[in-house]
Amino acid sequence: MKTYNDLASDGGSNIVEQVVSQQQKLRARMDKIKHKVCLMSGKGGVGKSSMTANVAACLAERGHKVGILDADLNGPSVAKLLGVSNDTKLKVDDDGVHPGEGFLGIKIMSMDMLLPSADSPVMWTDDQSASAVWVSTMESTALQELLRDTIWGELDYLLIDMPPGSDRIDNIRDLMPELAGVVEITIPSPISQHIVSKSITKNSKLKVPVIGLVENMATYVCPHCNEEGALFEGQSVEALAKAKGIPFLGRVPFDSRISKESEQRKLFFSEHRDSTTGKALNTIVDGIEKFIKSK
Ligand SMILES: Nc1ncnc2c1ncn2[C@@H]1O[C@H](COP(=O)(O)OP(=O)(O)OP(=O)(O)O)[C@@H](O)[C@H]1O
Repeated sequence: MKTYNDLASDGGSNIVEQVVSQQQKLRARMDKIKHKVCLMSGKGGVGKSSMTANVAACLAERGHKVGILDADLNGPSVAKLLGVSNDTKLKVDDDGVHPGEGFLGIKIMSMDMLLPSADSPVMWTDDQSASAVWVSTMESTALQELLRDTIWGELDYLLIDMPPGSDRIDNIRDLMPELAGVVEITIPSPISQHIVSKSITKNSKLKVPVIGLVENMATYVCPHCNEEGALFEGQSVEALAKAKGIPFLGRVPFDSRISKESEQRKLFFSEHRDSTTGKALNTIVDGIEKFIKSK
């Protein structure tokens, strides 16, 4: 049984020391990574993971050491895009867990790699009555562990593929106050622009730098007549960037090869860097690097 003195302190578990040591470990890991960049939107399905994987490929081809943290804990997909499957054997040692290594040596850590099988969902508990607050706390803890316990090593860039919604950015910013900034992604549809607009406003309020706005699935090139046309109705995304006072990083057309080749576990950018879409991705990475160099 605990004595009064145990209870008055921390019960003998050295909780304070444990927390301090975990914070120091996280800091030591993060200090070896030069630039941390989140790719986010607020809206789901607009191409965050596809953009993260292809921006990573472009940065790696430019000679940078790149890692990706899949912060989409409940719908992880970016590891698969990089060719790191769920059955990859993770190497664990006293210092932590070694990340998976995808195309072009891109390091990746994702919940997907920790699930028992490829079709296992992420279930935080079997308890049906678990509160949303409890689940959210579990998610924050998991995010911290993925960052802290992964042996990232020295990296030039850590890209963070954010989940839909704007709530996790608070978490990320607390874990890495030195975050270089966020790249916001939207498709041209009015509803997507409406949501991304809120995400940009939130980031400004939190004083999280916004590197710029990307318009994904901007146009569609007809494979038959080669004519380029709008895919969605809506106000120009460039105008939204201007209204928000943030840089417009560029527009990526709808290109069916992006999803086709992802499924075949090849990275689109490396296969098609000279295509219209490949060049558009290059322009976006130019914008990201310009922002980083200006800091
Ligand atoms: N420019 C594009 N052209 C064609 N298909 C695209 C393009 N961008 C993304 N896609 C496809 O759209 C689908 C959604 O993309 P993706 O998974 O990258 O979005 P997401 O924003 O990460 O989604 P979520 O966060 O909701 O999981 C995927 O099938 C992807 O291959």
